[in-house]
Amino acid sequence: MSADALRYKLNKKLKIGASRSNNLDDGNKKAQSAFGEREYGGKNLKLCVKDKKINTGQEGSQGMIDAKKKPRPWSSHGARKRIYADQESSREIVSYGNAKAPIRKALSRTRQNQVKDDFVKANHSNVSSRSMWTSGMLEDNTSESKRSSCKVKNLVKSAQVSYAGLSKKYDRSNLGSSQGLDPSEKKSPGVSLLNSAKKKVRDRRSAEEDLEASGEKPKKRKRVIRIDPYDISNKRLNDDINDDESAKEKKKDLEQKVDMSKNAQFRAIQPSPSILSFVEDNLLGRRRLIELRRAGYNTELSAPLDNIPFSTSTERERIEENVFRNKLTFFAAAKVSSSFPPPDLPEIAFAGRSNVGKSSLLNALTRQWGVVRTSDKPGLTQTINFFNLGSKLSLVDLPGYGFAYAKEEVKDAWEELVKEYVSTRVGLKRVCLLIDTKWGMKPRDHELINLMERAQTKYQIVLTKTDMVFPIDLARHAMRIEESLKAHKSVVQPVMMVSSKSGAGIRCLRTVLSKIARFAKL
Ligand SMILES: Nc1nc2c(ncn2[C@@H]2O[C@H](COP(=O)(O)OP(=O)(O)OP(=O)(O)O)[C@@H](O)[C@H]2O)c(=O)[nH]1
Ligand SMILES: [Mg+2]
Repeated sequence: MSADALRYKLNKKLKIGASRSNNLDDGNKKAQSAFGEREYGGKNLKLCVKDKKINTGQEGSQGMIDAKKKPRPWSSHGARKRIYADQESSREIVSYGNAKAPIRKALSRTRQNQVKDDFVKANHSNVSSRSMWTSGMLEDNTSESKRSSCKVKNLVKSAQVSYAGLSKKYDRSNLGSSQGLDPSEKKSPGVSLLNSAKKKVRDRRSAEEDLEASGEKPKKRKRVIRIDPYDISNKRLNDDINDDESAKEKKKDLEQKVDMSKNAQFRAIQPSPSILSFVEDNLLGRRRLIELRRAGYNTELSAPLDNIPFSTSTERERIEENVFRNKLTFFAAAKVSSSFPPPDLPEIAFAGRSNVGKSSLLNALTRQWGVVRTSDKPGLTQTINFFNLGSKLSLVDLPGYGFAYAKEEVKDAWEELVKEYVSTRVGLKRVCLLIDTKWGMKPRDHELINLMERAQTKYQIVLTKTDMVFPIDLARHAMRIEESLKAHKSVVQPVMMVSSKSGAGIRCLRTVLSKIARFAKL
């Protein structure tokens, strides 16, 4: 073939390439319109073909380079063949050598179809499209061929960019890609939220398990009720405080129940008629002043019930009571047994707990207020004090035991001294054991009683401060003590009841004790 013929053929082919590029442009437009909307995986996805951002078209250019390197295929009739990238594998060769108009149309259609296929392949295989034709034929030295090749290259680039952009867009939105994308981003936002919530629950459980494994129990949240402190209708300000208060109330209720049962037992006591008559005759117990006035007593006096006209008592009683009309004089105080005075006179001792009214009773009996000191404060009398009542009787004021404002060692010393005195004292004719009517007998009282029983010391129970309780209760107290001491041998009955304040029962006690003086005389 001559050179002119070859040049002619080349020019012709270049013209075909140019016209084909126009066709391709049309085909692209058609493809865009045809594939503007397409469904993928059941999801409506809009594929915008015009979107030309993102891809740099590296793969496309690589494809072009590859195509350059490869040897150009030739058709059977000697014309060079144009090979499409995706056709390379199948080796399907399309010849353009002697192409006519209908054939060219068919070719353009096939290219359009190829473009379609490339769209699909690019999106499904996630590989950048290689559906471009190799530009081997266009690499010619002529300027026309260069221009046309440039056109074709631009078209190819645009197609690559559009495919890459589409694929990338699709990858991001739906399918995701394996190229460095976060797996969580592949999923829908609803699923990711659910997973994050599940993860939080899992983390909390694992933390609790760790705490249990380490032995620390997870702290339970306390239910705290906050109430307006200025709202007086709401009493519960704090659960903890309320719990403490309820516990205290329950404890109080229990204690009250026990006390009530004790009270019930006490009220069940039936005093003997002798005790009841004794209480009534001497106006013992808590009495109203009007009651005392109606009985003929002068309530203006300090101890009205002791100021009874002599006419009301018998002659014998008057003689006996005269013993206590003698002058009361203090003559000895002892802190230890070695300092006890010699027993010249018969002695009557007054023992009992601190503040029970021992010193007050001595004053009431002798009507000589101020000789023996008294005090509201327990523990005033700290030594054994000896008083002479004339030349007929000796009265002894003992320190009290039990609670007192003094050191423990000192109190122990008093107690030991009292025990020694009541158990060893020669000339001791009677111990008046004073019991506070309000409190009754206490263990230390029983202790002293047992000691006196062992020492065979005569003792008599004297209930003091009887003006503090009701007459019936006083009778019950007396009855209970009498019952409890029935088996005792050294006890002297009856139980005496006095009030140093009102003077009730004082005269009777004088009568009982003056007999000792008389016997002592004998
Ligand atoms: N209401 C009333 N109070 C009394 C009676 N006897 C004594 N008191 C009061 O009881 C308090 C104690 O009296 P004291 O005579 O000092 O008692 P005590 O047993 O000698 O006390 P100590 O010396 O500490 O052991 C004083 O405040 C007296 O006024 C009484 O019969 N009735
Ligand atoms: Mg005293």
